[in-house]
Amino acid sequence: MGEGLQSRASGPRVAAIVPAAGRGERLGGGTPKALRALGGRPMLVRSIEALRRSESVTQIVVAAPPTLVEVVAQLLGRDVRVIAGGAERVDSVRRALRAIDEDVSVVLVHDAARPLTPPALVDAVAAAVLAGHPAVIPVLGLTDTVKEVGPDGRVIRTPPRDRLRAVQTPQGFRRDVLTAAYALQDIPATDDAGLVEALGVPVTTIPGAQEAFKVTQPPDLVLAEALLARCAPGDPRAAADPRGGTDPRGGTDPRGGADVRAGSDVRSLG
Ligand SMILES: Nc1ccn([C@@H]2O[C@H](COP(=O)(O)OP(=O)(O)OP(=O)(O)O)[C@@H](O)[C@H]2O)c(=O)n1
Ligand SMILES: C[C@](O)(CO)[C@H](O)COP(=O)(O)O
Repeated sequence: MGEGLQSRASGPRVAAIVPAAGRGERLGGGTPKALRALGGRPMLVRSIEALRRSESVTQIVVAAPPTLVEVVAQLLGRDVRVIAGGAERVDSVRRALRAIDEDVSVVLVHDAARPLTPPALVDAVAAAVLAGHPAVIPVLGLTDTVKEVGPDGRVIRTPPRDRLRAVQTPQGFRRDVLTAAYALQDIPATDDAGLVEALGVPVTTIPGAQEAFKVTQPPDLVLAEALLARCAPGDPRAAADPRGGTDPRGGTDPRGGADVRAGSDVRSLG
């Protein structure tokens, strides 16, 4: 386990922005996706734990659903800054970027929806930026063939698969580069690196991790639950004890348990 965020004062400051304000419409279920339970703990709590257990992250800023800022702040504890997210993911990240400390030089952007991301991947991305790459993204090769398809449903072309990659988070950036990218307006991009590419800044890839997959649709949640169930007892990722939850610091976590819902008292969950 990494040391506490506050005590990592020496060396470069690395902030992690966690966009968590999405509705989770593709997953369904009513509760905002970041607060859906996975192995007895909210998905967002698991994603934050990966950042806390990394060696490199010194500050965490979460963009929460606007009506749940207080609930999420109580859930995550005082070492995490929680702000209201925006209508789209880019709006949430842009707002969070304004909330990071002045002395931060590297910014990671990490989806709340990737709860099983290994802390080592967080550190690998941060290390690559600190080594001098202005923008770094974790990627995996594809197993399916990908086609470009027109609005009429007809195939336009088949890009060579060996040059395609699926992109994960955390994505890491020099702070000035990400700030400049987010100052651009009306750039269609589905990830943060897409905005940086529009600036003309090179983006470097490093190997991603299978476990860092994004929980987007119902089968993803089933897979995540199954992977957690296979974690050895004592592994901080293990499914929470149904009596109250597994605290990665070794105690009982009253924040474990069911999905968090708007208006619920976080302290009573578990
Ligand atoms: N307005 C938004 C939309 C998304 N996100 C966050 O961006 C990440 C990736 O988004 P995605 O997986 O698409 O989540 P949702 O937007 O919740 O999913 P959906 O599109 O199915 O509603 C998630 O952690 C999500 O909470 C955000 O902070 N603010
Ligand atoms: C940022 C991202 O997770 C990289 O793969 C992805 O593009 C987010 O897309 P979503 O549609 O917001 O889930």
